[in-house]
Amino acid sequence: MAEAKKFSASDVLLHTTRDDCWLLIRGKVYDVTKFLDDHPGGEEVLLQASASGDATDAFETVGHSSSAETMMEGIGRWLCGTPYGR
Ligand code: HEM
Repeated sequence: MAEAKKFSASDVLLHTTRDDCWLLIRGKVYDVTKFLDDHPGGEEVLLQASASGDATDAFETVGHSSSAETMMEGIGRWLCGTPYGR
């Protein structure tokens, strides 16, 4: 098992660019860098949500479908601070 890591909103703020973009949603950190091009809502909103520190409200406000939720779980992420394998 990889060593557990904990991330905070301020860690996410170090990853807010097209080349390196993380989102904090519902307490989990998602690396959406490779997803930016594929997001149906466009990359700009993801970059803005990333830069806001916590993207939970933005994600919820859109009223994403259940398939979006499933897609989110398939994206590289850190669950409760445990890094996924890249
Ligand atoms: C990893 C996180 C996310 C995933 C997997 C995701 C996925 C999707 C998917 C599949 C859609 C198509 C509609 C649907 O199925 O609901 C969508 C639409 C959209 N998303 Fe996201 N999304 C994510 C995060 C966000 C965030 C943080 C925002 C910030 C506001 C956002 C804004 C939008 C908008 C505005 C649309 C509507 C596009 C349109 O219909 O014109 N999404 N997203």
